[in-house]
Amino acid sequence: MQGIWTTERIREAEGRAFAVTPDGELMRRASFGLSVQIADVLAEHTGTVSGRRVVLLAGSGDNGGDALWAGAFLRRRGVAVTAVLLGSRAHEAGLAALKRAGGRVVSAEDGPQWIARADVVVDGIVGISASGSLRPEAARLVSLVEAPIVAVDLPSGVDPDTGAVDGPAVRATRTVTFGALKPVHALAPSWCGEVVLVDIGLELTDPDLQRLDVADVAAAWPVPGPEDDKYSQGVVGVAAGSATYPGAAVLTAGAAVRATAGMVRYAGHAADVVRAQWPEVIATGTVADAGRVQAWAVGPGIGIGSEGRDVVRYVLGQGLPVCADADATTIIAKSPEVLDARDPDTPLVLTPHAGEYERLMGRKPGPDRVTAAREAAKKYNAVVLLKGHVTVVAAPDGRAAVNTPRGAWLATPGSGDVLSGLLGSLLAAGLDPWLAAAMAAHVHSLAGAIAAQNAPTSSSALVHAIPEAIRSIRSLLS
Ligand SMILES: NC(=O)C1=CN([C@@H]2O[C@H](COP(=O)(O)OP(=O)(O)OC[C@H]3O[C@@H](n4cnc5c(N)ncnc54)[C@H](OP(=O)(O)O)[C@@H]3O)[C@@H](O)[C@H]2O)[C@@H](O)CC1
Ligand SMILES: [K+]
Repeated sequence: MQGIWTTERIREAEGRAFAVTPDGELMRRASFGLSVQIADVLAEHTGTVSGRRVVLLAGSGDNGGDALWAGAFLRRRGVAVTAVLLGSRAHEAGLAALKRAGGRVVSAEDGPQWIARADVVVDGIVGISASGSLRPEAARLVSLVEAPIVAVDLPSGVDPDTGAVDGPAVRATRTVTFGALKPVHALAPSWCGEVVLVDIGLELTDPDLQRLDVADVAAAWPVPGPEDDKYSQGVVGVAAGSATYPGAAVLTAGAAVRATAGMVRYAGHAADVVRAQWPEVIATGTVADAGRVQAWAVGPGIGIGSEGRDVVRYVLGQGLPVCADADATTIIAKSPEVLDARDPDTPLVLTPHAGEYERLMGRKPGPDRVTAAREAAKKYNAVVLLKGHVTVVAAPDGRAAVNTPRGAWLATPGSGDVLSGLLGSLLAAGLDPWLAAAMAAHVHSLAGAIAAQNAPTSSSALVHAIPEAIRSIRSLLS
């Protein structure tokens, strides 16, 4: 797992590190690492380092200090460095070092002409002490940049703890961060570009947020052993779709078939269509006739009328893990009494998008999506997978994971149905529901990238890409 820490926790760790390292040492480590990355971006985009032109946008704090010191290091490699000073003051030691190394220093007013000729621009405007979007002077200069931007610690204008952007902000090619990943790096991938972490010796434990590594997913993915049969690996029940809309049933059941080797049972009005598409599925008309399962995936396309409500109430009353998605989420929001059927100790996973979240919570998720997911998890005593470009998975005990996607092709109709089939099958295999949800999100986005190959895709293609996604993840283990 990759750990991610809030800026408050980073500051505490920096405070501890400051106390035991010589003055200026942390910034030296940070800015040296930064200079290596700037040189790398220069080489990548121009083929050389020496003789190239770098412009530093330097704000008034230590973020600007990092940029100025990195500029001094780059001078030693023959780079022409110009610092454009923003704000009322500049980091004194950094400014002196850059000047000593032969760097040029100009005012914001003179910035545009230097920015126009830059090979790389460095965003040292603001770091973890940022609040709000870029101020007008910085915003104007940033809007002129055509060269690749290397952001120092984080792209300025993006909220460090939520990744929210509500005005002008820097869109970086690469973000070089120090000590530990901060929420912005996982929550605002399209603003950060490639994220590089430079170790400066901070000691941090108990991350505030986590992101699954491929290795975590590979290690935890259920694999049949020699003693296993079709029952022992977990039988998943799928209650989805309707006679008019059988697609949701086919996609949800199909994802469950493709995700694990266990058996899949289907219950609902689309039994014939499901059987025709997936002959291995045992399909019946009602949840009561479905037979024994170890978990339920309920909701996609079942409708929000009284019949759907009865289905949701029935599966919640079975004492089994449930993934409640789509219409099941709306039913729970509108008729919370269906939850009375649930034994509070049995796992429940809710998978709302922003609109369903609003129905469940009576308000929009807002810019702080991690807190939003945690609050819903507490309220419903359930794991909440909040869908969005970046998916957040929160558990009632406060654990939170983020899944940073690969591209945006997954925003296609039926994609959520596939996720709920995946998730249901992992619940049936007995996985911890928070881990199951985070793993399902991970495999879902990887399957999306495989299906899309940089072009539009469909949810059917997504289902068929699941084994390839699992194979590529598991190939790490061999
Ligand atoms: N501590 C360490 O160990 C290490 C820290 N390191 C580095 O220090 C960075 C944190 O530095 P920091 O705390 O000095 O503040 P920083 O983020 O530069 O902001 C400065 C000032 O900018 C202002 N400002 C606020 N919002 C703004 C906006 N939207 N647009 C424009 N300006 C805005 C606001 O001042 P104001 O103008 O409001 O008075 C604020 O006080 C960290 O990200 C990392 O790069 C590394 O060297 C490793 C070691
Ligand atoms: K920055």
